[in-house]
Amino acid sequence: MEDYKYLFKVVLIGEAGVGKTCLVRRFTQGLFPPGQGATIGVDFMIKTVEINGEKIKIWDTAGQERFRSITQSYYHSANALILVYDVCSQLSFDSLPHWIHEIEKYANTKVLSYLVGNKIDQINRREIPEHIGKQFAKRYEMNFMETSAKEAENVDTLFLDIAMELTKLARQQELDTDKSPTFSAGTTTVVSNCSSCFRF
Ligand SMILES: Nc1nc2c(ncn2[C@@H]2O[C@H](COP(=O)(O)OP(=O)(O)OP(=O)(O)O)[C@@H](O)[C@H]2O)c(=O)[nH]1
Repeated sequence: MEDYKYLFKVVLIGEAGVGKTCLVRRFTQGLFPPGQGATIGVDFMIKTVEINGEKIKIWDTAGQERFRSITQSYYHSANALILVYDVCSQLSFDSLPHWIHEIEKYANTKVLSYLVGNKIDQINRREIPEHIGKQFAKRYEMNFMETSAKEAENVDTLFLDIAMELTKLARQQELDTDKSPTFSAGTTTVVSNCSSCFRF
């Protein structure tokens, strides 16, 4: 029998090449894959968050336009969405309103959303200052974090924070007996902390 209480579905979205797959590999396998190829459609990995014993099912979607119709169908069942941009790419940042529109159109209204600026290890190539990313996140009521999949900066923190937040929401929902459950059940509980996550 599976020893976990909740199964959380987390979906990563964002332009091609921003580092979605590398973030997932860093968290689930602890590695930075050399020469990571583009994701075709959707890829998924399951990770049990060791600290609290919860299970997170992570869906990595393709950023390329031609796969959009496939990836959109994964938004609805997501408990959390991670919208990723590349801090070295103004183009990826400028595409964020488009992705926000997609979230509003396809995701559950109760979805927990995070804006993540990745590749902060490339200090000399940075185009988007941290405060600009933070401002954008605030405007759209998203949680915000900057990461480096390459240097493993903030990657575990990001996913652990999501697990903690989703557990809080799931417990809250259990207390509210009028609502039908949005979270998959399985038997444990969660607690972790986030020191570098901004919440608005
Ligand atoms: N320097 C640096 N490079 C990164 C980082 N994360 C990813 N990359 C590089 O960025 C490129 C794209 O990474 P992917 O993880 O494939 O990007 P993706 O968003 O999954 O792309 P699609 O699957 O096409 O949507 C690869 O060459 C990675 O090595 C990072 O944190 N720092």
